[in-house]
Amino acid sequence: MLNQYQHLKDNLSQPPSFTTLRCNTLKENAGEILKKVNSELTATKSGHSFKAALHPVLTDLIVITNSGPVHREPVSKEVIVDRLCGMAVLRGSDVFASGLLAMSPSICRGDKVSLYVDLSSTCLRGSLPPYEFKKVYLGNGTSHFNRHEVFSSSTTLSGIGISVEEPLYISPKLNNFLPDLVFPQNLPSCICAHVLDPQPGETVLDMCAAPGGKTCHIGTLMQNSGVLIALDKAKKKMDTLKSNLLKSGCTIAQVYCQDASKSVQDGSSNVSPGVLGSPPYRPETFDRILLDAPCSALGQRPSLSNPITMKELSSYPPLQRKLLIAAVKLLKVGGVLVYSTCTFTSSENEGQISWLLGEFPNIQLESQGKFHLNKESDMRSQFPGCTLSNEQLSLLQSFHPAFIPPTASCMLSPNIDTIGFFIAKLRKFR
Ligand SMILES: C[S@@+](CC[C@H](N)C(=O)[O-])C[C@H]1O[C@@H](n2cnc3c(N)ncnc32)[C@H](O)[C@@H]1O
Repeated sequence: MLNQYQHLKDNLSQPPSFTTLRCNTLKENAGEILKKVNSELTATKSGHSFKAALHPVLTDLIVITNSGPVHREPVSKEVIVDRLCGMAVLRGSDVFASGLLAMSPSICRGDKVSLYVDLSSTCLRGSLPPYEFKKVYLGNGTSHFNRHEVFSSSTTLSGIGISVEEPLYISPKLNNFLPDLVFPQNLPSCICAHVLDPQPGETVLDMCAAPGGKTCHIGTLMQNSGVLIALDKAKKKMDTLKSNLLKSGCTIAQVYCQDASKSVQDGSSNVSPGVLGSPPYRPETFDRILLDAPCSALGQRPSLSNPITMKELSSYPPLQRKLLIAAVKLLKVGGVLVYSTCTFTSSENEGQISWLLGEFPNIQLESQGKFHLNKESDMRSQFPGCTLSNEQLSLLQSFHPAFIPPTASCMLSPNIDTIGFFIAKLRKFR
């Protein structure tokens, strides 16, 4: 048990061994995009050679093999970044000026520096050593600014603050990397739209859409034909959602800032059928619905620490149930609902499906067909309270960090070495 926990912790703290890019097939076919990706990877003077190939099943997904960890020697000048920035650095990003939390007093433009992440989230912007908080080393890079420019400047600096030439994990830098042609997307996220299988001409709802990775993918698979409604409750995410849709060339999406659990019309509303503007919508409006639910996101990798509280953790299942109830109402008879999360708690995954099937006898699980890529964690031993049969469990696709084999013992597969994720495909029968 302790070994399994350690294994889970180790896997969570490391980035996946693969970078995955979804091709925008609205703009060009995947084979042509792969050629451009390969020549772009060769052109970058990183000194590393990367191997990019199309995924054999997800034919719009490019898989690039990363490497690491590499041993690096820290230098004396230190730069501190926050947790999210640290996660991005471990996945190959440079540090943007806005992400700089603290720098050693003597740092000048062009200096070699060592990067650290503040695990305690207590480092104040511009603070000086000695630091009391726990920090973790991320690699070395070059500063693009003098320290005083970063913290005493009256204007907010933009652009790269530290270019990371000596990262612990070697992966391609994706800042502004063929922005119209590829979208960096974790492999399980790319599976969602394929499992949903939206068809041109259909009426499709993405209930929790921002920042829009899956909405763009759905619009692409619909070949920009039909109706695609994208809802998200967070007002501050609307601009990113709209700009991602614009960049991808998806022209059919209608975006609304809306609590999706309140997107079903009640009996007294009187909107003519066929007119599909802003929410709420009549029951049984949509052919397909994606509910990529707000969740505890425990599957995100690399995760150096997790500040989630028990209160927050327990707030997700009730919210997910409200969204599931709305989804079932909005779905046409015969329609498909895909429920997904990027976490691995059974209360947000198998437990929710078990509850849903008990609550709505007209909903049934369905096979994910050739897109059921990860069978590693199928048939997990039943957990208390789960009423799903083994057959039902085998229809669920879970990507669980505890099931990633140790690197040394085997060739890792991009289908297994991913972020933690969960996908269920359901159909409404009456
Ligand atoms: C996992 S993220 C969605 C990611 C998105 N599907 C993508 O692929 O880019 C969950 C989203 O749910 C949104 N959200 C949370 N509660 C919501 C609600 N009641 N109604 C609609 N959206 C909600 C959050 O703002 C967040 O953007």
